[in-house]
Amino acid sequence: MDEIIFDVKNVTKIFGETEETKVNALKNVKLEIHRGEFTAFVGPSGSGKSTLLNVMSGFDTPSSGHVFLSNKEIDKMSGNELSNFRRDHIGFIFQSYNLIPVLTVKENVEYVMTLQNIDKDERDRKVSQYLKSVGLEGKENRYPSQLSGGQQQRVAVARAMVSNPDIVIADEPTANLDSKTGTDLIDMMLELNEKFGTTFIFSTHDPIIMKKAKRLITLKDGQIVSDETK
Ligand SMILES: Nc1ncnc2c1ncn2[C@@H]1O[C@H](COP(=O)(O)OP(=O)(O)OP(=O)(O)O)[C@@H](O)[C@H]1O
Repeated sequence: MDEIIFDVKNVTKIFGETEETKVNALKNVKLEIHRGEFTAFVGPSGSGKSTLLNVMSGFDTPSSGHVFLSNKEIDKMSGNELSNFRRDHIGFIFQSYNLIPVLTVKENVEYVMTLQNIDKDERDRKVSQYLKSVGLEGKENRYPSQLSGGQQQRVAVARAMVSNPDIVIADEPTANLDSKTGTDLIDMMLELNEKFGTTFIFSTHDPIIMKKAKRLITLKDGQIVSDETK
């Protein structure tokens, strides 16, 4: 557990140009995420969870401070360098699944590996391995619209993990699922965390994820107010 995946150093994020519109969304946030963690960011709406994830994944730049991902300072990167680095190091899971509707399950999972110029045999091997891991063997040729919400989110988990990223970031992954489906999904991610050592960060309001997370980081008004490892 000693390798640092994310090192967030004194990050502040201010939105708005004028005094009236100014929002101090993150205030001097310091945080380390280590390989193998299963961490949830929690806190009230507007507390800064999404802003922190956006800054950590390079979708937004900090107003001050620095973000290191796998020892590389991402707040200094831009353009293709940043998008290639993000593609190779982070897997994303979104609330609304965000699968590509015109691609089959297999093609959705394979897509990032295609961009990474991984050869076909290796792609086929990894797609089978990960679809099996998420319990979707035999559904390779279906389209997202032919799957339930829970199954679509399992495809998204396989897609996020297939190229072996340093970290998987999941923003409200259970928000559109009923509680049984959500619980099964989180249990499956816990198993994958244990089996493959994949590092996960969640942003959530879901009590199921809060209960199952191994580390709970609470934000309030742009600050980390508690950091509990269970
Ligand atoms: N692009 C933006 N421009 C201006 N203010 C913003 C912007 N994005 C976020 N904010 C503000 O920053 C603060 C933190 O918002 P953020 O979306 O990070 O909260 P959150 O904890 O993720 O909330 P939720 O749980 O509702 O998703 C809020 O006051 C929000 O209004």
